[in-house]
Amino acid sequence: MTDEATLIAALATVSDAKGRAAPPRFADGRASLILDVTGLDDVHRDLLQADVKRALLEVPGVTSVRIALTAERKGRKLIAVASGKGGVGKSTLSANLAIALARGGAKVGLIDADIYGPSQPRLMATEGMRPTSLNQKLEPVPTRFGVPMLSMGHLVKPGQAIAWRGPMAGNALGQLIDAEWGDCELLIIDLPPGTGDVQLSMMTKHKPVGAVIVSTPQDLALIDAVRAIDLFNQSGVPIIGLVENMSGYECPHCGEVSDPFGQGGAQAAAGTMDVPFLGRIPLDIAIRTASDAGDPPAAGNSPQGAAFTAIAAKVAAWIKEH
Ligand SMILES: Nc1ncnc2c1ncn2[C@@H]1O[C@H](COP(=O)(O)OP(=O)(O)OP(=O)(O)O)[C@@H](O)[C@H]1O
Repeated sequence: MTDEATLIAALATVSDAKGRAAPPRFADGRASLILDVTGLDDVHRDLLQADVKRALLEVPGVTSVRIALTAERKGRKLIAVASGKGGVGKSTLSANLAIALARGGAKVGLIDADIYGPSQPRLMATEGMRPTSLNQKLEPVPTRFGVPMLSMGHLVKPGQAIAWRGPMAGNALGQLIDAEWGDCELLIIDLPPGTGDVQLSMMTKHKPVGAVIVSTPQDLALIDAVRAIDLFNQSGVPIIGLVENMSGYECPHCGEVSDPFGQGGAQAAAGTMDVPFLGRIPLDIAIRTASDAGDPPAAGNSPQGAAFTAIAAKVAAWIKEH
């Protein structure tokens, strides 16, 4: 006779089901159970489901199997990386921050929401790749840094000007955020510079848990950074902190450090505005060449990478507390 103990024994032969299957019920030839598929991608989920079904059907008396799938929807945290003006290194920081957080053990995805000038495909060496879609959702493109990503640059032809405004820009962001991110617990979002449509959509529809603001040390960049911080403040999004990029230039020949854009401006501004200062990244040709070559410094063990890793550690500590 078929009883639940026999079904549990059959289930025990499927090692991947351990800890995921609730004890099966049996009535009128039908075995039914709840299977927790949290964290599994579609392929593994289907395989597990098939294995469980096969094992239970082998039990004498079982003529059909009904499996109800559940998955804990983990609260996925969105972290915005923003700047007041363009060209200050926001994309460079986003890519390296995502990689450094992933190296620290987090499951991280990267979104290039800079729909007007997407640069993440180059930085993350995924140029020319196209995301597929599943159940009308985009599937992120894998990278060799263990950080899946999506960029508008994957959806439009290279060099094609993206002149979307208002709702279209907001919808594009929505598509990237609502993609099949699997078990990613963190999404780093590289926002376009300034305080435009995408930022607005981000605040109203996809509120991030916090924002990292990037600035160079010059006054002008800092004035714009203050504007960006204001926007987050008004929307109730906490500022994780301010990063000073292109801070101090070390001559690769003589080692002398000069400050083409000054130094310490962002730290002082952070103090004035009472936001945390996360650290500085030097102006270093090695950062530019590595980035252009799709080899972000945070993926290696260079001193340039260490600057990003230190900032990522502070961000990780902040996330842990929020
Ligand atoms: N610390 C640095 N040292 C040297 N070069 C850097 C540094 N940070 C960024 N760069 C270079 O500066 C340029 C602009 O950087 P990046 O694209 O990250 O800026 P951005 O703020 O995202 O710009 P945009 O607004 O165009 O998206 C890139 O060529 C990048 O490699």
